[in-house]
Amino acid sequence: MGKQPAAIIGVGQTHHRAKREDVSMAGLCREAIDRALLDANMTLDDIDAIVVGKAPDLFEGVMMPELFLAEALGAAGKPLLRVHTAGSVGGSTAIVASSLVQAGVHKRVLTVAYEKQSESNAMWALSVPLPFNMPVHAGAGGYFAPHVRSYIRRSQAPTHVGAIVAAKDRHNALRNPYAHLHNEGTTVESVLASQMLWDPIRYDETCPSSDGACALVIVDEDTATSSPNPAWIHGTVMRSEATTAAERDQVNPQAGRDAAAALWKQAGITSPIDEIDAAEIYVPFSWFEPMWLENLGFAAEGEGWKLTEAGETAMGGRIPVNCSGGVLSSNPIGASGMLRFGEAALQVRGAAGEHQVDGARKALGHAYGGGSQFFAMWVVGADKPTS
Ligand SMILES: CC(=O)SCCNC(=O)CCNC(=O)[C@H](O)C(C)(C)COP(=O)(O)OP(=O)(O)OC[C@H]1O[C@@H](n2cnc3c(N)ncnc32)[C@H](O)[C@@H]1OP(=O)(O)O
Repeated sequence: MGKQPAAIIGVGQTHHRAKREDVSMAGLCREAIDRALLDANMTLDDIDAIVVGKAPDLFEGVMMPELFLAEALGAAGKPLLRVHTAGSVGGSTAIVASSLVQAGVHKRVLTVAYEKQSESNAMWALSVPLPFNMPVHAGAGGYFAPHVRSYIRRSQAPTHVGAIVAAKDRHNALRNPYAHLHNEGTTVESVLASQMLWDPIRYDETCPSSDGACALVIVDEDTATSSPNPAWIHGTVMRSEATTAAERDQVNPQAGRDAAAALWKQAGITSPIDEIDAAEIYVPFSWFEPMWLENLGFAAEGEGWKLTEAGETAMGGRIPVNCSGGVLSSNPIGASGMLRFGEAALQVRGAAGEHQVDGARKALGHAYGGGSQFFAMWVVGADKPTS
């Protein structure tokens, strides 16, 4: 038996900030959950199961937080499942939740992902000393900077392309009331003038460290059909690869390419750039936009930066990317993948507010994590898939 149809009928997120000192971890999750349930016109009593995700426990120093969070998540008396795939976890958590509906196990699943990074220091938590390596990298920026340098060398991209992405995403975030950064007047010039952190990644080309959460209500066909504007799931894919294998291409990882090819096939898409109306792609450092455009097949290898430079990834372009402001404007790591998935759902439901792409019918949500070793992605659509 194939997968049963499933759809997202509720999307909720918190206001993201550097420090959400006004709420506990449980309160942060409930803020997102309550908004998602309100959107779905449901209460916790209507929910059959809860799937929670967050990035590594060492980010907050709370081991197995699902134990103490169970009651606040509304899971008492219900199945509760935790997912972990590093930074991609928000995406894979949503996919596990949707799988429970598509497999016919549950009809109404609530999924939530969060990170309260202010409770610890994620940058140093990510500065993991590796055996037989010089201890030269600080944080994810230090880890990914050599991959960005490699991309620039391989693609011959002009060095201002990263600044174009940053200025665009910070501009988009001004239209998203939930975004962490609302920096007026960010321009390509101001980004290029900002401090170099991890060469070639500048301060303004870096995501912030955020507190935040996202929640989705995913339901079966009957429940979705009686909802006013469901976002139907057209395809879901996860792929992994080894972290440190010598043959890895970390600029254009095989797992990401394989996942994208499988996703487009599942969703019946033959030309992603022509058929996807809005893309929410996990871009924590600006150069990952052109890198992932290639990895996902929106552009040929070495050509992704040309789409960015030509303005095709801006609102109104051929493939608007991160109209919400993206990870560059809010990065509660564990929640960031689910935010991408949820924002894609909002676009096809016509519910993205001021950052809505006019007439969006199909959208991509994408997440990656670990050392670019975990990928999770989905395509959602305004119409129920035909097969
Ligand atoms: C798969 C992945 O997700 S990989 C990415 C993982 N995440 C990261 O690596 C996080 C990268 N970012 C950082 O490490 C930090 O935000 C830094 C180094 C850029 C800045 O550090 P700090 O200045 O100590 O930031 P801190 O969190 O204390 O925030 C201080 C202020 O700067 C702002 N801020 C933080 N980062 C940025 C940024 N990149 N651009 C603009 N403003 C920023 C905050 O909003 C805060 O403003 P507020 O006081 O008005 O609330």
